[in-house]
Amino acid sequence: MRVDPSTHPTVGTAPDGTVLTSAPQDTAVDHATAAARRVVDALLRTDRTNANLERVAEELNSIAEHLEEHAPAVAERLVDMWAGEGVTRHDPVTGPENAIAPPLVVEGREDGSVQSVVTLTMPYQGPPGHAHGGVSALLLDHLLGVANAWAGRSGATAQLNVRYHRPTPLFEPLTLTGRLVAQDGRKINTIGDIRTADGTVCVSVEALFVDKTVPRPR
Ligand SMILES: CCCCC/C=C\C/C=C\C/C=C\C/C=C\CCCC(=O)SCCNC(=O)CCNC(=O)[C@H](O)C(C)(C)COP(=O)(O)OP(=O)(O)OC[C@H]1O[C@@H](n2cnc3c(N)ncnc32)[C@H](O)[C@@H]1OP(=O)(O)O
Repeated sequence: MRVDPSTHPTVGTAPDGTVLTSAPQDTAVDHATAAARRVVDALLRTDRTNANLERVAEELNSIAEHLEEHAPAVAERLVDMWAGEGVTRHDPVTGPENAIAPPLVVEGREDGSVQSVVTLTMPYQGPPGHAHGGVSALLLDHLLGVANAWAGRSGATAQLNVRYHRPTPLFEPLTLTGRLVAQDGRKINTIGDIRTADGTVCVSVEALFVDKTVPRPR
């Protein structure tokens, strides 16, 4: 599928540095989600014995009950989520409305690549002080999807080959880069990596995407 340049910015039609993801906005839902993200991080950092966690559990459950009371049926919510221009606000990588997302903000570059700088913290930990390998794969899989869109294509991941070169540190800025490198009919090859600030490659990926339209819920 060709991405429609009138609804999705693509290289050559949009300027260098175009933000391709839904950047966090000054809205109640983005504020609430950022607070939830902060809670997840703080729960991992807080003193296990002195933080009055029974009371914390009660308060958090009361918030969850309030949100559930106001939740429409799943089918209805899915239609709502997928309405509009289609750049997702709810995905687990870039979604400002998803507390699981770091969230990544991805920019398109005029050389055809996309880039995002992120600092990962405790919730994404695998080996001590370092990112979980599955998290790195998740972030790159999604970033490559955005790279395809910037290059004017879209597809589902058919293969994701991940090479872990060295542990990926938490608590310091990481640069994620992706680019579409080849196309053959419906098959799209896209590569990417995660580097530390000094340019050291921690993780690199090569992926095959296959152009296939998944219908939006309606
Ligand atoms: C997802 C896009 C959303 C819409 C985008 C619109 C705008 C974009 C704007 C912003 C977007 C931002 C981000 C997008 C974000 C991220 C991307 C998320 C990616 C995912 O999170 S996505 C979920 C995980 N992903 C799946 O859930 C796939 C499950 N799977 C299938 O749905 C099928 O399996 C499929 C479709 C892969 C293929 O099925 P199919 O029937 O359509 O195609 P078919 O089998 O005919 O293959 C055709 C040719 O590809 C070769 N081929 C196929 N599969 C291969 C493989 N694995 N290895 C090697 N070669 C393979 C064949 O060998 C043949 O090659 P040849 O033509 O040369 O013979």
